[in-house]
Amino acid sequence: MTPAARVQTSIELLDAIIEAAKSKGAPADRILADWFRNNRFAGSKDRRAIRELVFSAIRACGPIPESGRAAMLRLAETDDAIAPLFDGSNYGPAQVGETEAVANGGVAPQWLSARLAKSAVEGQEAEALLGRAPLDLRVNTLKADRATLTLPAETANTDAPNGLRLEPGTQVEQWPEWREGKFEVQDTGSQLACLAVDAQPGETVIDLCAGGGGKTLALAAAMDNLGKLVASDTDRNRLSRLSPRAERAGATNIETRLLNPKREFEALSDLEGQADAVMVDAPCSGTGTWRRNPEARWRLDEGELSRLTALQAEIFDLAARLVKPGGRLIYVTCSLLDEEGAGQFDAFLQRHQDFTAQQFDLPVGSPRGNGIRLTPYHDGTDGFFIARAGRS
Ligand SMILES: C[S@@+](CC[C@H](N)C(=O)[O-])C[C@H]1O[C@@H](n2cnc3c(N)ncnc32)[C@H](O)[C@@H]1O
Repeated sequence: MTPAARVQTSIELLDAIIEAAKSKGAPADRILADWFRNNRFAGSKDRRAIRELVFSAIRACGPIPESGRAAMLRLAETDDAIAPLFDGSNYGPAQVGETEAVANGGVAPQWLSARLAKSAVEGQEAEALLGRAPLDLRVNTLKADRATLTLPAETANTDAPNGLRLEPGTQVEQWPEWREGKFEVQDTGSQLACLAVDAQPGETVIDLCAGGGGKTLALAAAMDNLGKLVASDTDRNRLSRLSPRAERAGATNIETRLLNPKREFEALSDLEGQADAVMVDAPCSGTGTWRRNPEARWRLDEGELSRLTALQAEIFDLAARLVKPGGRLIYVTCSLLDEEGAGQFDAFLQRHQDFTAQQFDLPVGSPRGNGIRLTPYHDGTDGFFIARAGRS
């Protein structure tokens, strides 16, 4: 493909991504993967270039752009190589008209930037939300040891005790060490959230919103496969990904439980007041993960944010019922909005006088309310709020 044809293709893909964001359709990654599958003439260099153009254009536009072309023109304002490619050539984009719309820049839609600023995420902190995420691994201590594991590429230790960092884009899933379960791909922030659980061998631990089990596997390793680890979620698809992952990782103490939305407690009632630790890795707006998922900021609106904060409070209250006296509840969210983090945790403490905030140490992060906040700018991790409460 010519460079101009790559730009035109990226514009058309951006149109599809914008439409999908408006209608809550397929995510950008899936739209790209489908296009690549159906257009085999695009070679690996074309695919890489198109992906780079599309995601750079998404990052360049704060609010949802009016069109893919307007988004690309926005990117052209910061990348001098792009404007000359609007040359009207075969398969390339038409020349730029004098009054053509250029999409707005910024970090996020105005209402969302204002909410972030109220949560002290502005300036460089806000811009870093749209940086490039590194590729972090967690060495699986059930099968390997960070000090002795050798991998096919150069790695650096991260702040997490079992963490390694690699060049983004490294195809680690093709390595034999991945197939043997010696490591998992996991952001340092997620690894540190699991550290806050302080799961011990022999304990009863519940990962209430386990999803595909990224954090469950870290908890199983911390427990050395000893004790009871229950992984639950309302999403059957996500939860079903856990078993093969657990098998590869050699995690043998995990029990999965599928929950019915609004009737979550039914599947967990035998665990009422039984758990040493319950982790709530809450469904959230994901403002801390825009480095990986920049178009998420086009999908969020105030109604969705209210729905999420209400759901977080409900899940929090469910989790409280499962913690035994003397046990602990760990609240984690990959959002940097206080209404989903420090504010949500304070409201929980208000509702549940038998819980009090507990201090815990992490190698990085800054205090936020009664918890700890990790940010891409300050800590080089995805954005997280992590808090812990003990039950009397
Ligand atoms: C942030 S994700 C969890 C990610 C996962 N812990 C990991 O490390 O890969 C939040 C999860 O909460 C789940 N969820 C949503 N509503 C829920 C509910 N009412 N009860 C339990 N889980 C719920 C979602 O399906 C989603 O998998």
